[in-house]
Amino acid sequence: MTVLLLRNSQRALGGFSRGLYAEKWAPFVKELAVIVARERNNSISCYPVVETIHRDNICHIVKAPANVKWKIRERAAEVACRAVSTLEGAGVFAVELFLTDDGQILLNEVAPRPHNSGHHTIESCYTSQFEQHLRAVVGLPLGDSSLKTPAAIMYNILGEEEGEHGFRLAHQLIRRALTIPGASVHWYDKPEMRKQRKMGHITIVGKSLGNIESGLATIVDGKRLDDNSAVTPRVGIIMGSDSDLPVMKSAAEFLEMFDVPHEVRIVSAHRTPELMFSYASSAHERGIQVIIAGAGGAAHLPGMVAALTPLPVVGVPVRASTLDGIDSLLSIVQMPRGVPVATVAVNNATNAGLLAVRILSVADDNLRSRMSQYLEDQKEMVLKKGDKLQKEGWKSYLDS
Ligand SMILES: Nc1cncn1[C@@H]1O[C@H](COP(=O)(O)O)[C@@H](O)[C@H]1O
Repeated sequence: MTVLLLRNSQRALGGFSRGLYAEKWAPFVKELAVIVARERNNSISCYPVVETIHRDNICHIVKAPANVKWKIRERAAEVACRAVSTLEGAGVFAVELFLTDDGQILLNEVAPRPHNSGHHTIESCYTSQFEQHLRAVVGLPLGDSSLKTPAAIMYNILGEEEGEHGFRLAHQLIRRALTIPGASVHWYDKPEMRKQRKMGHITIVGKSLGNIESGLATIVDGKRLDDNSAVTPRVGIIMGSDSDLPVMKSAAEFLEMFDVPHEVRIVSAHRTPELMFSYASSAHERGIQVIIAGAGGAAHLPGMVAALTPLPVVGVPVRASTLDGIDSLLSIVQMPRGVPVATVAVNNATNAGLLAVRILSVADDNLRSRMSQYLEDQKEMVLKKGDKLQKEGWKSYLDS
């Protein structure tokens, strides 16, 4: 009966050949979007998959990259590219997608133009969606569409109130945005302020989404950013007990020497397993880039943390009161394949700090050159000592 009705109404409307389409409610858990650029010769370049968050059906926040599993990102990019390749025309296309509970990607809409979900690319990508659009349309080679910053958030400035009062509120927001590192304000200079109207946008770029989100909260909630909260720790030093601190402090001292922001916490795999779970699984979202974990005895902390985080973990075997630290060393170093822990010597938290600096320096020129300087200084110090020993002889060297 239903089928018959549908068929009749389809016929009455002129049939599918006229371009009819049917819609149904999609039970999505997140909305994703992808800007896809297409050259005149049909080759395609895909921007990173972003998450779009809507308020009253208006795009409010865009997070780049989308905080979803890698497989989901791959699937979303593939659906977006396939959708655009079935269309004609050169330029950028915005593909809006739904992510369902069971990990399916559904195609929602394709807009054949630069789009609000791609505004972040002005600051966050090597080629903005606007430049890419022009390149594609006039037949120039496409630019690099990848992110040049680890993460970005775009926040639409929507009219809160009509008229003057609305302008004042928007300007207060902009004022706060100007105090946030990595934030850029785009004001569209529209003559009239209306509720829910897009009046401009703010893009914040930074080291991680978690890091940027705290900046955004400051802009939106109006809380002042104090100096302590402005510095996001890059290294997390954790240890099973405060009795490990006299050993673990060396890691903190060396990070301090290299001006690497870090935090120090007590987290025990056995005494506070829930805390260990939440610390390890959320560390990367807070902007932590390396974890140094020290423990003694049945030292399961570094290994368990490595199992819960994609970040590099450096393990420090702490010498406990018995067995001379061999127990800690073996507990940390003998990890199963697939879950690595970079284990340093027993009680050698200094090397853990230095290794963390070296890991960070891969993408940080300044740190790398400071590390080279440290090696030079170390060499000079040893050579000086060698000279002194040779000049003075070992007996007076020991006495001095
Ligand atoms: N393995 C382990 C799990 N929770 C704490 N520890 C370790 O137990 C040792 C002794 O801890 P405490 O001094 O608190 O008894 C410390 O080295 C600490 O890392």
